[in-house]
Amino acid sequence: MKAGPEAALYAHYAARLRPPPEVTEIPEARGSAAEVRRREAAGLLATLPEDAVAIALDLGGEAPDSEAFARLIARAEEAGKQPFFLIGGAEGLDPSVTTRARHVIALGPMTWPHFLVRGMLAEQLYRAQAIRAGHPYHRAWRP
Ligand SMILES: C[S@@+](CC[C@H](N)C(=O)[O-])C[C@H]1O[C@@H](n2cnc3c(N)ncnc32)[C@H](O)[C@@H]1O
Repeated sequence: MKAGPEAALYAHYAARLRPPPEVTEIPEARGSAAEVRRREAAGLLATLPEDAVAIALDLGGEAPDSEAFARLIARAEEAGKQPFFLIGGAEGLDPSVTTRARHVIALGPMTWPHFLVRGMLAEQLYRAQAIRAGHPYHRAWRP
């Protein structure tokens, strides 16, 4: 990701996460949309350890609220696993990625650019951390 507002957004929240997140970027593939998805999927899946808890970010996924997202992360970590989040490129994620993922999550029904999704995900991870710590960053008040 080039320096710019999206990188700054991600860095702002990533700096607050414990343990600090690691990012692996897959080179943008070329070809038809389906080829791009397949090639990028091969790159994404190759980054995953065999027993990884993979969580795909995809418009076709479920949209948990922040508390449910925090519980999902907590379950993975309590099982001794750091979750791996998979974000697609401009053509989206190949079905082989969403099939491999243990959870497929949508950040609502609107389509966002993947660089923004990285920052939005980091914010939700920080919120999940705050929820689990009882930190007032997350001001839950709705019944
Ligand atoms: C520009 S979007 C790809 C759009 C593609 N046409 C599709 O339908 O997936 C790039 C990536 O950002 C992520 N993304 C974008 N909007 C999202 C949303 N509302 N919820 C979850 N992930 C999203 C997904 O990982 C997606 O593959």
